[in-house]
Amino acid sequence: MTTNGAGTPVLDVRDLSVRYNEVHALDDVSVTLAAGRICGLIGVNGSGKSTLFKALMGLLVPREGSVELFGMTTAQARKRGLVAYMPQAEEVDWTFPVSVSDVVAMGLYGRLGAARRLGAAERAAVDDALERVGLTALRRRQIGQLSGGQRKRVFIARSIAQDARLLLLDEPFAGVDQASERTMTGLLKSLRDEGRSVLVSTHDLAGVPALCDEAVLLHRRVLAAGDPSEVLTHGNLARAFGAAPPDPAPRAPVDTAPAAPAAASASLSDGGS
Ligand SMILES: Nc1ncnc2c1ncn2[C@@H]1O[C@H](COP(=O)(O)OP(=O)(O)OP(=O)(O)O)[C@@H](O)[C@H]1O
Repeated sequence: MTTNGAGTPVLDVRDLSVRYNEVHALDDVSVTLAAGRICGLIGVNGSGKSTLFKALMGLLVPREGSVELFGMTTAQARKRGLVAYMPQAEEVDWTFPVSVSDVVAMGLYGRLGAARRLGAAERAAVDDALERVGLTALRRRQIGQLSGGQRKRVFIARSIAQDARLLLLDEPFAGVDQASERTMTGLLKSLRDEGRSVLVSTHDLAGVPALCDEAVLLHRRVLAAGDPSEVLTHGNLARAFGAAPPDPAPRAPVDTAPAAPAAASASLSDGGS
């Protein structure tokens, strides 16, 4: 939990609790993140990482606690295009009949009128974003026809086109080979160096020090937060990974009222903004 400097944190989560019926997915979670920082969100399966992302995006209504992004509500931050969200790959409908550049252009929908017609500036923003993630040659390809790493880069390109200041990335390295992981790590660091912030969940503990300025170890509660070298200690990792994960109860309808469409459809339809 660091703010690393003065000013309003880009992310300020306080005392957040989320339950799915009897399952306590998050208890009393507080996390802050300053501008220009990459924070790794680390925890075993079922420790609440995806739930935290969904609560940050307003896709779940917390039972208790608050979320502020850039000093405003999630809805206000999304309306301004300040935040972009990459859900886990299995939550996305990859058969959706859209091309790579269509998905990247979705990052601009918040700025366009109802007709969503791209002008020259928007087309240039899409081109630049595709170029930056190295997908220019694949721009006309249907998104299901991409490799795992390329799919992740489409979402990052969308957030670049959107000019999002906060990227929420749920397991961007899952199913990605080492070369692609290195490319994405470099890309995320260059976005960080432009003053953007990234909250990224990952199972790749070895990659955390190279990527992250700070880390949060989650196990329904925040077990440790701060500098990766202080968070990823033997003792903390034993507490997070040595203990059994929270009861993997069968997925049931949530009692936390969904405040927006499910992540899968939201992820492709609204550009996360
Ligand atoms: N829709 C749901 N209904 C009921 N329980 C749920 C639901 N979604 C998640 N859970 C439960 O909430 C807890 C946290 O799940 P969550 O998906 O947030 O964990 P995670 O850390 O993202 O896991 P993974 O690394 O496997 O993606 C788990 O116990 C999970 O079984």
